[in-house]
Amino acid sequence: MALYYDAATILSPEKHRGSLKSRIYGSSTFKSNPAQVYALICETAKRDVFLKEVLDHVQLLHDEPKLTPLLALFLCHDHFFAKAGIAAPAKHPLRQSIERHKARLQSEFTRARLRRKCASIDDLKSSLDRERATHARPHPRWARMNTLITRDTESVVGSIFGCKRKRDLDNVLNVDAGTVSYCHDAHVPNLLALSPGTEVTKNDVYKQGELILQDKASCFPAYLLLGNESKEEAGDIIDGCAAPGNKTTHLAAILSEIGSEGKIFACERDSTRSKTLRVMVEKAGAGGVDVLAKQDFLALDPQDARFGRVTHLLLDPSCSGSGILRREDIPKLALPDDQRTKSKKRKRQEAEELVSEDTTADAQVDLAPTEEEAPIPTSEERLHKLANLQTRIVEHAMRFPAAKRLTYSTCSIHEQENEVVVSRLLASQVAQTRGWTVLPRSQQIDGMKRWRHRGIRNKPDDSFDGNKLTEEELDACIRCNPDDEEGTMGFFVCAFVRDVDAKETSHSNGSSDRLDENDGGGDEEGSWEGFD
Ligand SMILES: C[S@@+](CC[C@H](N)C(=O)[O-])C[C@H]1O[C@@H](n2cnc3c(N)ncnc32)[C@H](O)[C@@H]1O
Repeated sequence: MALYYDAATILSPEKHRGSLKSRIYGSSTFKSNPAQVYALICETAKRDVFLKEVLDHVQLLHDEPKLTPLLALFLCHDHFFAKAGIAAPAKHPLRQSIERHKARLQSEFTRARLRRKCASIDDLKSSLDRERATHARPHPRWARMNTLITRDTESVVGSIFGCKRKRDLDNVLNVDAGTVSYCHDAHVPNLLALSPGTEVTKNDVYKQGELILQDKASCFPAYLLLGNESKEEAGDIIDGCAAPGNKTTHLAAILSEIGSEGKIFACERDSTRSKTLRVMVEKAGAGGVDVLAKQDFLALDPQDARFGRVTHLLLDPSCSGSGILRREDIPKLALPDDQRTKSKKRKRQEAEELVSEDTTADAQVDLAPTEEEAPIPTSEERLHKLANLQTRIVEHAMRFPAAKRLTYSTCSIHEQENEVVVSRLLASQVAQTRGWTVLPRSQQIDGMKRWRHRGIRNKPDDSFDGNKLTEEELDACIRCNPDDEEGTMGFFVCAFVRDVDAKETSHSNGSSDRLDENDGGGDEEGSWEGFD
């Protein structure tokens, strides 16, 4: 029955991005009624944990090899909760795959209901609604005022959105549903927190590039890199992994605010994303940006005369994306366990179902470019390969002759891609020879100094890949957690600095430079380099 297949397709991250409604109503290939698909997904999301419990007890997937976990969840939802039951003819194989197990399903359903002390189906529905409400933490919509185009924040937000200014984030998050309000962020200048779900992309201020949708965490790198640099200190800048360009345009705005005439080289390897980068740079009015399209940063020659004045670099390479928030309206369903023998293709399909989500809460992909793709569960081996690539990219940045400050960032929550990479970088030959160290918290721009969440150490520091950072170095690292009261995505950033006047040493400990040749640069790594 098309309804169930269409609903499952909608939650696949492979071809579809954007809000739930835009995915459904924007699809030309669906056979079913969009309103029904939308209702099925939303209603199933309210009861997924309960339905998974029932399906796992019955072990339905074991007996029904043709059902995927998602299909089983949708069908079971309608079997129990839809007035007319499963929307398919009585003889349809999908409907039969559930109704064959009617008696067992019913008895597990009743047990699960009684475990929740619900006397009736209506009681059960209310109880599941309450359960869901306690788990959902609202996230603001973060929007950066693009000072390249406008500096009049109050008039843009006040008059165009017609919304009320609040004292702080708590006040913005706790307004009545449907009321739009905003506050200025306490850490990053020109950043606004708008009430969850505020529609921005249809507004002229967004269309004209005055307002850029960008998670608060994603504003940290450019601010940390340039926020407390003077016009004299900032020369040219390289953004090594730039598309779609949120951080590039932020860099351009800060450069212009400090009165620098330095130029920005925005380097992007992927051809489609290079086009997006160009569009974003133009829309943001970032005139001083030179887009290096389809350019691998690792292939840039640091000795090239073009880069002789590059003093600052921002490195935001591909990562596991484990800190990416789901869009609030794209549900991540709790799926029934599937213990069947899995073919490679099937494993992949299920991995996709597991992560059937879009990217950051502020990523209205149909209109606004996203920084990252949806995350996929990442094995230790994958993380290791990503960390190798991330390390190589920053090591390459450390080789630019006039470079004196750089930032390394990821939207990952894994220590292996974050503190461990910083630790490896500090131990690398290029860092030691050229005198790169981390920028201590005490020397960071005020907003970053005040940010409470700093580097962590969970992994043993005596392992090959250990996190060997000192307490001071950990304190120099900045973390954002996806599930706390700050309302950001999961993120990590660390700034490195070097004294350009100090003499280079010939020190060599042969650490990660050697390691990368053998371990990080192989073919396999090229086949999967994480999320962008
Ligand atoms: C996390 S995204 C960057 C997001 C971007 N900084 C922003 O704020 O909008 C990583 C980007 O780096 C690009 N990339 C990865 N490795 C690269 C390399 N070696 N050279 C150039 N670009 C690279 C990817 O194609 C992807 O577009």
